[in-house]
Amino acid sequence: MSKIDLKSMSINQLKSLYIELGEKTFRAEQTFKWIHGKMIESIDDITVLSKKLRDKLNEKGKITNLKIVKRLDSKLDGTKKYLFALEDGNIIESVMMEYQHGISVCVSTQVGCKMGCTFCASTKDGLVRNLTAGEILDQIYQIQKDMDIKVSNIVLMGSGEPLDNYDNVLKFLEIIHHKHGQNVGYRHITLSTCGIVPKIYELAEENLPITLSISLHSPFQHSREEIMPIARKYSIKEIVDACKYYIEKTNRRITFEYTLIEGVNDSKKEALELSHILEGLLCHVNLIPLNPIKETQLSSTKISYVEEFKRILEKNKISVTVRRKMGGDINAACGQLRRDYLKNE
Ligand SMILES: C[S@@+](CC[C@H](N)C(=O)[O-])C[C@H]1O[C@@H](n2cnc3c(N)ncnc32)[C@H](O)[C@@H]1O
Ligand code: SF4
Repeated sequence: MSKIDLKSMSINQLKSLYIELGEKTFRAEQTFKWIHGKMIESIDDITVLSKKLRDKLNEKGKITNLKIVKRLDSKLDGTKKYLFALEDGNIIESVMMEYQHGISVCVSTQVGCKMGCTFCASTKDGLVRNLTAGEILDQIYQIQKDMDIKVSNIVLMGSGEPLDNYDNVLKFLEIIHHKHGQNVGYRHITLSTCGIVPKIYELAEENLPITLSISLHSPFQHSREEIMPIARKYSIKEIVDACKYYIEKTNRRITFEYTLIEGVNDSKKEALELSHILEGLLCHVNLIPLNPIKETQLSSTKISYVEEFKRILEKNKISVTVRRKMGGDINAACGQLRRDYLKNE
């Protein structure tokens, strides 16, 4: 029988485990503090527990750890890209970025992705599997230990679709926010989705004050369908309605990600229609010049067009910024580093 991963367990789940083992439940909080507060890597390191109890735990459980396979350091701005090996040999990537207001980490939520967006390297080999809560958490723990830093902001914008791995992502959010763990405020966490409408409603019911970010990329149904196959399942209107509900429930401003692709979604017509569909919505738009990938011919919108697109949104009273490019010298697009590594190995 395979062992259970203690890193993926909430305090309540650890309590149930201790009851099952015939032990006192206060051990659950101690165990949680050592795994998520101190970020220890093996059951034997939880020295607050007796040797006998650790042996008993070792029979049932384990602690999942990622291994750093590679780290690329930007000489421009301190951005670091990590390739991690999971225990089953799969490879994932994460990014650490330094900002004035703190350190931000972009984590992956799946190995690959099944959504098939044309411009995204993460999906080119499809979905391999979901990450467990422990594997999402450990991207942050390993980076903190490697760099001797404390992460202040987390974005779920690495490879994978977080709402396609809903339960594990929710468990991740609970644990990373917990006061006995890393205690990261929900307001410092952003979850980005391609727009899985029923899950947006479900997330709204959780009423967590995280920032929800929607990858929109086109205000027109037909052209969105061309670049994001998921659009065939959920229309833009359904997404906007779900966003309205989310705002009503959580009182949080929504972010819309808009990757600008030359000749595809970057004309004045698109900027005007985007302004129209977002009119009156509590939201912010992030414009992201495409980071071209080898697998497609798509290229990035010229910066003067990006500025023009921004001006049109501003004129229509839409709050907007152009996402600053981080780590320009190591800036493989999301999922590209992993693909290149797998090809060369
Ligand atoms: C990799 S996705 C992960 C989260 C989620 N699956 C989503 O689509 O929002 C995070 C963001 O990166 C963007 N992205 C993916 N490939 C890109 C590329 N080549 N250039 C610029 N942005 C890209 C996506 O559109 C999305 O807004
Ligand atoms: S952009 Fe997001 S949803 Fe689309 S393929 Fe990439 S990771 Fe998946």
